[in-house]
Amino acid sequence: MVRAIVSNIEISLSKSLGEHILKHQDIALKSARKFNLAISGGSLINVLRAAFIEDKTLASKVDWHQWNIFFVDERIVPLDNPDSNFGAFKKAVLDSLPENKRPTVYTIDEQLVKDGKDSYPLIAMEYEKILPEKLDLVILGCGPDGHTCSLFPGESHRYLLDEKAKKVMWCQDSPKPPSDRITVTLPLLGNSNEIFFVAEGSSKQDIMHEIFDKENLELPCALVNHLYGNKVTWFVNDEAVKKVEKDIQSIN
Ligand SMILES: O=C1O[C@H](COP(=O)(O)O)[C@@H](O)[C@H](O)[C@H]1O
Repeated sequence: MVRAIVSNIEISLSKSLGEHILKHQDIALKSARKFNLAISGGSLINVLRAAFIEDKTLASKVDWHQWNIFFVDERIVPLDNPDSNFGAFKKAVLDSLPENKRPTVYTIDEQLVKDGKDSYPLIAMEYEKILPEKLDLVILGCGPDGHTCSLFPGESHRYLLDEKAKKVMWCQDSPKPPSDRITVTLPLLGNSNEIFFVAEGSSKQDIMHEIFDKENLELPCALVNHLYGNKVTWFVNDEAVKKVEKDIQSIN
């Protein structure tokens, strides 16, 4: 059963997400030297900035040195391209940290990006090789169409959801630009210790109704709930869940 934490005027989503990430940081660092975390791009990046750069109390508790950060998906573009998830994270978070206090961040191989389309499957294979055996935490977004990572709904992208062995794949002809991406797959999510979803704002209202009330398993987000619900927590705000008929608090 998934859990949901609904933020409101009193407790912001970034605060509650930040506190829960720190809890998992502390758990991981009790038994290991590194906290292995994978993050999404999109709106999540600004939530992370609000939590760990702008909120000074939370920021003071982050052991950046011990964080290994991976991406659950990345657009196949140069890292300084405005569409790059790494580029967005660098601009919003990394550039605000002193150089001696930065996490280790694992990017796609930029040289392979320059080599063109024939290299795209290799970008995915190489990224899979640098992933740890198990991630402590993955933080996912939820697109208004129900996609998460670069796992999109619809027949043309079914091959990504059907994958049973590879942990990272090339996503071609993405319905949302840019068209070429890499994405982690369901086996990777299933093997992670904990999964957080973050969804905020009115653009997510219809899809939240589809996911929580209709439990439409054609939607990758709903499928993740269905398959791995016991380790899934949703961080949402009031606005995003306005059309959800279920008492979302009671699924805690
Ligand atoms: O394209 C992407 O979109 C999703 C959702 O983004 P959001 O801005 O609607 O939160 C994101 O999780 C993913 O990493 C990104 O590449």
